[in-house]
Amino acid sequence: MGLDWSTPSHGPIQQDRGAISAPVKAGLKDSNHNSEPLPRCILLDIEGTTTPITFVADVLFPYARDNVGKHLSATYDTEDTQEDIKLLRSQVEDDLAQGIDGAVSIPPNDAGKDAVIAALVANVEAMIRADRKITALKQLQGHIWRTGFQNNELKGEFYNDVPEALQSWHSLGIKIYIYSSGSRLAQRLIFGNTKSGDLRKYLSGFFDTNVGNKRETSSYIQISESLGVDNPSEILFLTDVVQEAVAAKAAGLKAMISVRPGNAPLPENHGFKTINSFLEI
Ligand SMILES: CSCCC(=O)C(=O)COP(=O)(O)O
Ligand SMILES: [Mg+2]
Repeated sequence: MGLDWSTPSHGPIQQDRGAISAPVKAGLKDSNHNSEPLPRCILLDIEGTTTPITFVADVLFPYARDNVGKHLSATYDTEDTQEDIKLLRSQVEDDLAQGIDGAVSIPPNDAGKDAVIAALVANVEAMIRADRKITALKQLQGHIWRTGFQNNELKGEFYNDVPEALQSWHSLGIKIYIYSSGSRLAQRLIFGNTKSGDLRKYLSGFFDTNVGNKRETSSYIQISESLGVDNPSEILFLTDVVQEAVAAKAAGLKAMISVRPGNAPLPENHGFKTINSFLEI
């Protein structure tokens, strides 16, 4: 299967391709096998793309929910946790102003640690239940998961084709980046601790909601500017969410939809190429 490019590649991509001498692995096709060029960069979503939704929904989120109180209590005075609390306070103020379901007011610090933590836990539980992709929640979750990965209670889960594809793309000189709602810390933890070892060696960078929401075109413009490509079409974005693909396409990126077991059904006529495995690229 070839990539569905509509724009020609530019100099740096051709130079990368020219440097390839090893046999093409993992189903990847270079310009000798396929009239369409390989991308210069591949930008990957995590949940539903590299990693089963069930791992996030049934392992990571419950771990964060079950440990939030304990984590906040044990780390209350640390810089990370005080920063997390500041972000959560600000998010909850906005949520209360907008009447978001489950938001409860957080008392001031002089009400005491226990009262503050109880309100934080109630808010965080509601945010996790609603699967909100907000920086305040994602940053805290990353800090909670860090303990789980350090204790070997958590291990990153990936579809079988992912390590092989990452290795092949990397060996072809394609730069691989991650863009997930999960924090950059969480991304590094997941890719750094897998049954296939540390996959971070194949990755060139990580982006999270600090560049913006994944359904906003401006986020992809910011990412392509950060990557320094001549043309955003040199970046291929893989995701399971059509609205994310639409936003990336509007920023000039190429986009394909990852179809994995357990993903949400896709709307009809979404117009994007779909893949069931990274080895199809
Ligand atoms: C960094 S792994 C944790 C995933 C997560 O928290 C999440 O919300 C998944 O979002 P994605 O953008 O990867 O679909
Ligand atoms: Mg996803």
